[in-house]
Amino acid sequence: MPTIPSTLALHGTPSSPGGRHLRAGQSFKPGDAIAYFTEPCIAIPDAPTQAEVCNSCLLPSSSAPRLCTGCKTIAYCSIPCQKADWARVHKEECKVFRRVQAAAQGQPLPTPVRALVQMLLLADKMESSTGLRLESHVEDFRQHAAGGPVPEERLEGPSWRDLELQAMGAVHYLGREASLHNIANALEAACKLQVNSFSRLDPDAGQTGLYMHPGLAMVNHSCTPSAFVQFIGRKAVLRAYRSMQEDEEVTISYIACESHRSHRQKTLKERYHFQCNCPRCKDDLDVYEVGQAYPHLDLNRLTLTPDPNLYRNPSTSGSLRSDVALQRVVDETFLECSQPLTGMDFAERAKLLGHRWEKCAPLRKAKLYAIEPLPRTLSEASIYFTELGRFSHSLAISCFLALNCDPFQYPVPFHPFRVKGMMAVGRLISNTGQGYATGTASQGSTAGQTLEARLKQVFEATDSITVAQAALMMGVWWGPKAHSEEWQPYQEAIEVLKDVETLPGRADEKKMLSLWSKGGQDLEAQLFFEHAILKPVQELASLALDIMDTEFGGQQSLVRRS
Ligand SMILES: C[S@@+](CC[C@H](N)C(=O)[O-])C[C@H]1O[C@@H](n2cnc3c(N)ncnc32)[C@H](O)[C@@H]1O
Repeated sequence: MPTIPSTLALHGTPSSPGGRHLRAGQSFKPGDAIAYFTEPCIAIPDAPTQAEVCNSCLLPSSSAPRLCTGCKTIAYCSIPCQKADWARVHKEECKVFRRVQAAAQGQPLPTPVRALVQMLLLADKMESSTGLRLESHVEDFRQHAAGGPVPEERLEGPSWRDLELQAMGAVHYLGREASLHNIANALEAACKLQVNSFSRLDPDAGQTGLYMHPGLAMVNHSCTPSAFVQFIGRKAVLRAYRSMQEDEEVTISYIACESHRSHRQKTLKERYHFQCNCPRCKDDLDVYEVGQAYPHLDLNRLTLTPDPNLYRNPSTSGSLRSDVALQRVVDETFLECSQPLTGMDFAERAKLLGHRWEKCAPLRKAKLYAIEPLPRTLSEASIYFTELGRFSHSLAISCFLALNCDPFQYPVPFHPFRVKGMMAVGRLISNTGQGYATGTASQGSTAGQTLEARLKQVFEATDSITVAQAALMMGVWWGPKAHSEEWQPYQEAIEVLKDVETLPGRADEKKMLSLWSKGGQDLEAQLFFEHAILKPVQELASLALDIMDTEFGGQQSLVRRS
């Protein structure tokens, strides 16, 4: 398998501005797989899961994992996987793990150090066989540290001191002499990893490990990228966000695109050592402005937001770019609100959600619902309610996110987070709808009771099976492009849809859904979509902000006191 797939072409040299980059070797349509990268130099799970996940194929396995009998530290799903990894790297790595065990009392090697060990074992071979010498920016990393002082907690990524410790650890565990030459070599490899590796981001599990492929590492960055990367087992898929002509540069985003310019630029400077001059950075465009200019808005036909005018004229009542005070608030609160709340107890989460919700007040007032940290705060609240078993609250917030946040943050309907959001609406309404409509409103504060009564009213007027079916159909339609046909939520949605198909007395709904899903101009099908699907989702979404106020509105004073 060549390092650069034949559908791509390598251009530039390490010394040209921006270094080397990849261009499309042919034209692509939005959602097309541009290239598959199947033989990474490094693909490892995160240290805490290395004894549970297969360290070779990295796929979830139904059978019990088998530990390597040598180091007893890492797991495989099968003998072929174990043999493949042994030949690739584990024969040497196993010795390292045994040394670690002797020294670290069963603690696994941290993921970056394990990656560095593999890099030192494989990098020379990899660079000579591919002819691609990876960019390290080692002098930039060193100078950045010397030019400090940047307090470590304000750095995006590891400090120079962290990199030195990783390098010394790797040299030690490899059993190599701690000479200046060996440490410098390891430091350079650690920097190469910083610049060229990816977090294996999974739409369901979040960050699940580290991935480095020398060919994929040749793709440059843009904050309005033309493509994105999906990780499926050991494979990385480079997929087109938009149409591309032959010879057009392919770009991806190295960082979370939804963050603000100051944060994006800081991360790109500190980890990748360049100043981003993409159109979004140059004009400081917010997500709404990026969405307005998006070339394929009509792709949204089969989504909960099918009207391209919604994107072109979003119903915000303010603009981030023209409001310097608001920008400052957003910059200050972005990091403060970025910490996930899962794992904390419910009282603590409620307190922090109250604090974050208060911080989001100016965005809410300007109706800039898709600007972080507002969507993230709503997502955290939705998870909080799901875990508390309060599904109707979680559903209302998921509907709000699916209508007012996700489409603007991710204007392509096959973005994995967007598809996940649609599937969440389908799953939650199928769990909540019918039981709720027949149940009784619960107790609580007066505001809480009013909300419960309003929710009940919506559910009574809604055919929740039809809404669930439509949301899951949309998820299934976009699922393979968002991830793959093996994606678990996609497979689960197919199963639920099969069950729904067998429900009696739904011939009319089935006919209308089938007509609507074909996307033609059939007026009856359009009206059916608007009335039976969109209207209840909009009504549920309209309760989300009141739910947030009722549940978290008074919490900020508690945070200040504590
Ligand atoms: C993963 S590498 C990409 C390949 C790289 N151009 C090379 O020749 O090795 C990341 C590095 O590429 C450069 N780079 C990536 N995107 C860039 C951009 N938009 N503008 C300037 N430099 C960029 C930076 O030096 C960055 O650290």
